[in-house]
This record gives sequence, C-alpha cells and structure tokens, in this order.
Amino acid sequence: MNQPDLIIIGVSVGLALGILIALLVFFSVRWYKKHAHLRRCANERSLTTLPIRMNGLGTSTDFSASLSTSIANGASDNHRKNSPFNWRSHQNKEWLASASGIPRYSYKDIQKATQIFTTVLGQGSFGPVYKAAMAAGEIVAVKVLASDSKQGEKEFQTEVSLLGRLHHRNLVNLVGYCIDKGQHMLIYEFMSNGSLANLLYNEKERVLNWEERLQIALDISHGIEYLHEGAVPPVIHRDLKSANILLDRTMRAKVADFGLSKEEVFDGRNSGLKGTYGYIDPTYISTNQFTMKSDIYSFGVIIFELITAIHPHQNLMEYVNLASMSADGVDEILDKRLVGECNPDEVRQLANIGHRCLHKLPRKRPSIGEVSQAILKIKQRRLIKNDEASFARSDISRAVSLIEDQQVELSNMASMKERE
Ligand SMILES: Nc1ncnc2c1ncn2[C@@H]1O[C@H](COP(=O)(O)OP(=O)(O)OP(=O)(O)O)[C@@H](O)[C@H]1O
Repeated sequence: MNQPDLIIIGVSVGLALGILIALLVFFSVRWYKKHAHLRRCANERSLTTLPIRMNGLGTSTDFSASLSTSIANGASDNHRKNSPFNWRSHQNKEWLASASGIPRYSYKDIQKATQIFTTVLGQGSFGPVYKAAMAAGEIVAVKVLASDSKQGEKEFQTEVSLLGRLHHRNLVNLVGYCIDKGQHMLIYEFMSNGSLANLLYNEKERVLNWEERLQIALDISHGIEYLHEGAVPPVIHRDLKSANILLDRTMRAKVADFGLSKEEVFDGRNSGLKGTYGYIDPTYISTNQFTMKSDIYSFGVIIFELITAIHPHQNLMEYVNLASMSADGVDEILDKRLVGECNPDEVRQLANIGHRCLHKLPRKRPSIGEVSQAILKIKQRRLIKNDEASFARSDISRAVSLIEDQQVELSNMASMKERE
C-alpha cells in the first residue's frame, strides 16, 4: 500500500469514528432528556397530590400511594380495564381531590373537631351541619352528606372540584373536606350570624335595619356577579334563596351552597325540576332551561324578602304583584318593623330593581352586573345626601357660633362705652 492510500484509509476510519461518537452523543442526550421529562412529570403529579392530615399530627401520603396503586392496578387489572365506569369514577375522584387544592381531613380529625358531632348548626337537604374547632384553632362548619342521599357522592365531587377554584369575599368558602370511613363531609368557613332566612323570620333574632338589608343585597349581588361574570367557566347557582345566604360576625353576607347539584323538587309529579319552590323562575318551569336569568329571578325574590320579611311560601309574590301596580305600592308591603326607620325613596328604588329581576321575560331581566350597579347607586345617593346634610349642619353651626361671637363682641363694646 502506498502512502496516499494509507492517508485515505486513515481519514475514512477517523470520519467513521467521528460519526459513531456523534451518534452516541445524540442518542445519549435524547435518552437523558426523555428521562428528565418523565422525572419532572412524576414530581408534578406528587406536587398536586394532597396530603391527608392525620389527627392534626403531621401528614400522610397514603392518598398519593392509593393514587399510584390505582393507576398501576388500572393497567394490570383486566376486570377494571373492562369496566371503564368503575375505573373512570375512581380516577375522577382522585383527580378531584388532588386538583382542588383544598386540605383533606380524616374522619378522626372531624370527630375530634366536632366533639363527636355534638353542636348542630342546622339541617339541610344534604344532611346535618355541625360547628367544629379545628386543631389549628379555626372555627368551621362541617356539612355531613347523608349516607342515604342518592346524589351525595355526585354533589360532593361537584362541590369540591368547583369550590377549589372559586374564591370571593361574598361566597362561603370551602376550607376542607373529608372522604373517610364511607363518609363525605364539606368543611366551610363559619358564619356566626347564620342564615338570612333565620334573621328575617325568627322573631327571637334582632331586627335587621335598612342599612344592613341594603348592604346584604349588595353583598349577594357581588357574590352572584363573581359566579356569573368572574368565574371561568361561569357558574349558575340554581338554588338562590334566603336560607342559602349566610352572614358573618359583621353582618356581611355570603352566598352558600353553590355547586351543589340538587335532587329534583318533588311536587306530586315527577317534574324533574331542581331548586326550591317559591324561588324558581316560572320560565324554567315551562322550558326546563335554567339560565343565569333564572338566578336573577331568584335574587329578585330575595330582594323582596329583604324589603317585606314575608317568606315566599307565605304568598310573597301575590303581595309583590299587587305592589307593582303603583309607584309607591311597596310602601304597603314594607316590613312593619322598618316603617319610619328608613328612607321610603330607597325602598322604592330597591323594589324597582326587584321588579325588574322578576320580569316575566328572562331577556328583559337585568344582568347581575347591572343589578350591582343599581344597588350601589342607592347607597351612593345616600352617602351624597348624608354629606350634604352634614355640610348643611356644619354651615348652620358655623353661622350660630359667628352670631354668638358677634353678640359677645357687642356686649363688650357696650360695657366699654358704659365705663367711659
Ligand atoms: N358555614 C356555615 N356557618 C354557619 N352555619 C351554617 C353554615 N352552613 C350551614 N349552616 C347552618 O346550617 C343550616 C343548614 O344548611 P344547609 O346549607 O345544609 O341547608 P339549607 O341551605 O338550609 O337547605 P337546603 O340544603 O335544602 O338548601 C343553615 O340554615 C345554617 O343555619
């Protein structure tokens, strides 16, 4: 072999080696990237997995363990593979729990916090509600879903996943939940002044004054405004009523029970309707279509409850229809306890908003944004009037003190003259 041949062979071998090394590096980088991605995914999954608080002591990850177990079982277990309903519902449950971002408590935690379910705050269609003091000291309300409730599980899932992403100062916030020992519980912030219904209709409660009622109307409309216009996707409450408006210790109102898919209302026939009688939009009854404007209708009913303290089951709508016949008709149905204690113009303005919410045609009802604006205007007008009145008051007092000063000066001058 001559020298040029040797050079060609050397260069070829070198090139082949170079290509081999480049390929090796390329495939190593790909392998590394793929594994790094898988590791990241695994980390992300464990980050969104909720820890379970065990008796307030530390945390346990048996929930994430059960998640990975169920995934592994889902892949290997033929029975589960062949029954997609079971598998999907199980997977869904875990996803809801981990995606909601809300603390999960054990049954023991709740048992201890409620002192073995002793203080009952009330009873709803889902089951009893108890007062509880959590390990960290916060007072909460625990709603125990009745185990015989047909839709309990579904409502539970709906509410946990929904509430996990809905937060507003005029909504009753979900602060925890419990799925343990076959029990499902929802843990809410405690609303120490109970429901609006109780405050309006329980004679033992103190009377809500007009300012408070106006503020409550505004708070409710802000809560609904968040559900209709702030939440993505928007949320229709479907069961707005005074029993679902709760008040905190400063009498600020919050909307409760949103996201609960109610059982059908039973009216002697299988109507298929959801909601509470007295608050249901008549258009929904005839079309079976529930829209945001159906929530507006229910809010209209609540507005008239605030004005009259007459319960919808006590012919409220008949009184409201009569009142709508004249501009000052609402004066006749105003809560007797407010007569002489509030500005009749403000009552009429709020009633006017209420009438618009109750319009027979849903498209003629205002949006919740418009309702909030209109209620806010009533409050603003009052503030302006109060300011004007206080300015006028201060003007008068300034004039009086000026006259008094002048009188003192005159009498001083008179006494000086006398002395001269
Ligand atoms: N977060 C809370 N803080 C204080 N009390 C509460 C709280 N949640 C509920 N309650 C009390 O428990 C009662 C029952 O509430 P729940 O929401 O279960 O039923 P409801 O709204 O009255 O009726 P339904 O379930 O038929 O709509 C309420 O009227 C209220 O007195």
